[in-house]
Formats: sequence, C-alpha cells, structure tokens
Amino acid sequence: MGEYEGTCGCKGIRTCLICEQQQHKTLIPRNFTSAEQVQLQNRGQVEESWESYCYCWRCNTAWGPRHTDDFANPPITELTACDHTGRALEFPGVTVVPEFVSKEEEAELVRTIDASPWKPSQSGRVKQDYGPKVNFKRRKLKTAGFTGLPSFIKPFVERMNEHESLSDFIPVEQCNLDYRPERGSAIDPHLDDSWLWGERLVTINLISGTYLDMTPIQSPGNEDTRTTPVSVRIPLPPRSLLVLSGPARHQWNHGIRREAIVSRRIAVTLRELTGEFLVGGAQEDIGREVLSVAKMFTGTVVP
Ligand SMILES: O=C(O)CCC(=O)C(=O)O
Ligand SMILES: [Fe+2]
Repeated sequence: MGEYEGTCGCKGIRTCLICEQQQHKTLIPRNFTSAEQVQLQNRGQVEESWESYCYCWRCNTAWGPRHTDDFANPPITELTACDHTGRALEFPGVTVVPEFVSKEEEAELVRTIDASPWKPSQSGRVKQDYGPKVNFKRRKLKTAGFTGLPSFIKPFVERMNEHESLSDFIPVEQCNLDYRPERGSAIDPHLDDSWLWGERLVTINLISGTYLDMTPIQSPGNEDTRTTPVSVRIPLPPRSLLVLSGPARHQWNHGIRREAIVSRRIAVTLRELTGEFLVGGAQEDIGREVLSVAKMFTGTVVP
C-alpha cells in the first residue's frame, strides 16, 4: 500500500505533476491573484524576490539574508548548517527536537503507516486521517466514525509529554501526509485553523528532510512594512519533531515548496483542542467526547 497510484486530489488553482502532465493543467499568464502567485512560486516559475533567513534550532534565531540557492538542495540530514552569520531575526514559537525517533523506530513507523490506505490530497500529497469529522466553514464537529488515534502513535505521544512544553499536550487528531518529488508534492503557505485546533501543532518528520517556509501573514494590524518581504526557512531533518506555537503558529504562514521535496517524506502532524472544547469552554461536552475517543488509541484511518 506504500505506493499510491491513482488520480490526484487537486482542486481549483492547486496542481501537481500528475494533473499538469495528464491534463496539461497550467496557469495562463495574466494578472495573478496572490493565491496563484503562491502556486507559481511553489513550482519555481516566478523568481523569488524574498529575503530568506535560515532558522537555527540551537539559538531559536533566524540568520540571513541568505541567497535562495543556499536552500536549493536538501536533503537536510543534520542540523549543523547554521553558521550564525548575517543579521539575526528573532523568531519565537518554534521548537525542533532532533532525533526524536530513532532510525529503527522510523523504519517501523513507516512500515505501519504504509499498511493503511492512503487517500489523494491536494498539490501532489496523499494523506491518512485519524480524527473527528469537522466542517470548518459551519464550525461543526462530529465524533461519529472516529475510532481514536492509532495505537502505534501512543509511545510517541508519551515521549512528547516528557518535554516540559508538551507535558499537557493531548492530541485528538493525527494527519499523515506523504510527499514525493515524482508527484511534485508541496503545500501552499497557510495557517492551520485556530477555532478547533489548539496552540501547539506538533509534527514528526520521517524519511527525508525538507525546509518549512515561513512567510508573514498579511492581515490588518500585521502589515509587513519592510520593503522586501521576508521568509524564514526552518530545516526539518528526518526523525525530528517540530512544534509550532505562538507567533510562528498565528502570525506566519507555513508551507513547503515543491523544490524542497527531494525524496519521499512523511509528516505525522498531531493537533490538540482549543479552550472552547476543554473544561469550562462553551463546547466542553463535545470536547470531552472527542478526548475520550482519541485517548483510547484504538483508531483506524478515517475512510
Ligand atoms: O508537512 C508538513 O510538515 C506540514 C503539514 C501542514 O502544514 C499541515 O498539515 O497543515
Ligand atoms: Fe499546516
């Protein structure tokens, strides 16, 4: 089941190598919307005019600006890349834990994950979901069909809880994403939902390294006044753990460019509930139900 073969899951402006080749789907040059520009940038079709900084997990600071060529060639196998030269940019809200899983655990995780079916997703990704059914537009949550997080993730959640900043982290959703260069896999810059999903987004990175690109959100009160837009690239080595919270979670979009996927990569992302669904919150009852199912660790992939 490791190899997913089938049509892609791209909708609207999103494309991958499969639909670009099969349907000759390309964007016609005209005045692009910002979403289209992002899509083109992800495909490397628009020259980058951004000042890019490289995030260093040791000093929690981004250093730069770096030439974009400096980021051209993952694989990122080690965390020694940062030379701490250039300007230092404070970049709070990122934690990278190198070697969070061992090589043996990684191989076993990938075998177990691949034993369940993958579903097509957007931009050349395929996915597996474990979590409650959510309608984000209507803000509705249903537990029907949710069987909990899978048993294989339990020891890793316990390991996360050994870290001080994750001691009370109780995930209720797991999403596995598979990226491959032959499908042109990428993920457009986005913010994760913050109505349902809580403060910490936690990802285990498997098989190969990549860069997570952080770009500032454009919203009232958060206008970027710099003349040259800035991006911060976070190296994510295989087997590392990434935690996004605070400004990195809410003030910066995160995404992965097509060029940053150089061989197969799996991201296992775990999400927690917001206060609205916890004790004292307006939706405490449904939250309690979701938590109790999640914590059974008897889950199978949501079909
Ligand atoms: O692949 C990753 O590390 C990022 C995934 C992500 O941003 C998401 O699933 O929302
Ligand atoms: Fe995300």
